[in-house]
Amino acid sequence: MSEQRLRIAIQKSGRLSDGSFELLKSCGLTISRGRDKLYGRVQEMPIDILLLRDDDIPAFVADDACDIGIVGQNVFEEELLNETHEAPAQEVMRLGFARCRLMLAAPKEWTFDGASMLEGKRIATSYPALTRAWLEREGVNAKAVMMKGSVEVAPRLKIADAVCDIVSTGATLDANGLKPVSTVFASEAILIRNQNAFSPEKLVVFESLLKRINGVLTSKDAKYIMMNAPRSAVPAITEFLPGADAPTVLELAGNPEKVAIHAVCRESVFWDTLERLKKLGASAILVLPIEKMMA
Ligand SMILES: Nc1ncnc2c1ncn2[C@@H]1O[C@H](COP(=O)(O)OP(=O)(O)OP(=O)(O)O)[C@@H](O)[C@H]1O
Ligand SMILES: O=P(O)(O)OC[C@H]1O[C@H](OP(=O)(O)OP(=O)(O)O)[C@H](O)[C@@H]1O
Ligand SMILES: [Mg+2]
Repeated sequence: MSEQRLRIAIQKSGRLSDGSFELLKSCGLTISRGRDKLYGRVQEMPIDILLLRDDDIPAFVADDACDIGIVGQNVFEEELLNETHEAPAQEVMRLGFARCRLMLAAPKEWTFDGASMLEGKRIATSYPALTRAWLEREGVNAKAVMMKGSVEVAPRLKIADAVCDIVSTGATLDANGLKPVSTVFASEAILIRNQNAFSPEKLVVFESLLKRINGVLTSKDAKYIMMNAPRSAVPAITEFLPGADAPTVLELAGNPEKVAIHAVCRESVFWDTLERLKKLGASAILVLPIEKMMA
């Protein structure tokens, strides 16, 4: 690995890895993986990829072993609360995938009527610092018991009374006879960076990558929408279009009373959006995906 190449830490395999690879791919990067599968090289830009366990990513970035990384906010905040680094990594931006919640969950048979029910109880978790911070905020005296995995089985094994674990659909909790009772921390994937200034060569690559990531994120829900409408309907349609800047309005050939309206909508366009546009007088409505966007 060269000192001049930007080093990115991403999860080797797990809930973050598909989203991380997809994001880099959408930024136009092709990653060729080394034979050991722990290292990848980007062909289009001077970027190296390190494939790690997600828990190691904040420390690798803080220690300058990598310049930037993609990790869950939950893991990042836990590391910050543990204060293991004098100069920890910094959050750069949210990436909009791997959305989940760190939740307090209790056996289904409990009638949960507030955090005070946890007084004196044992709570199994892989996130003891976030759990303790929440207990402190709630003014509850309970013990966070560290477990690295299979946290949901702890109450059944009588290792703990309740758990504080990652929830997405809630299926894992349900399968283990537990129910979510309170959200401790809402999380999604984030981009983090080392605190030190990058070399001029790395800075160019980093800034170019950030622009591309921003472009990918803004174009994700964006659509290009085209329709015809009576000229008199333009103000109402313009006001209604979701997340659109001023649209382009073009007169239709041979019909000065009718126009074509073209606009970029930055928010989702649903079927009921189209139905509403029709009611406002629009016809021949086309909604097209946007592949790339840069301000
Ligand atoms: N069910 C889920 N839905 C969405 N995001 C999730 C889900 N579970 C976890 N995540 C997010 O993805 C991150 C990685 O989760 P994963 O289960 O792959 O971790 P892990 O088993 O600790 O992986 P590793 O082997 O890299 O240590 C979590 O820290 C969280 O931010
Ligand atoms: O609410 P749900 O949709 O059920 O998702 C929550 C589960 O997902 C994650 O585990 P994962 O399935 O990634 O396996 P792991 O325990 O091996 O990390 C997390 O640790 C929870 O156990
Ligand atoms: Mg992990």
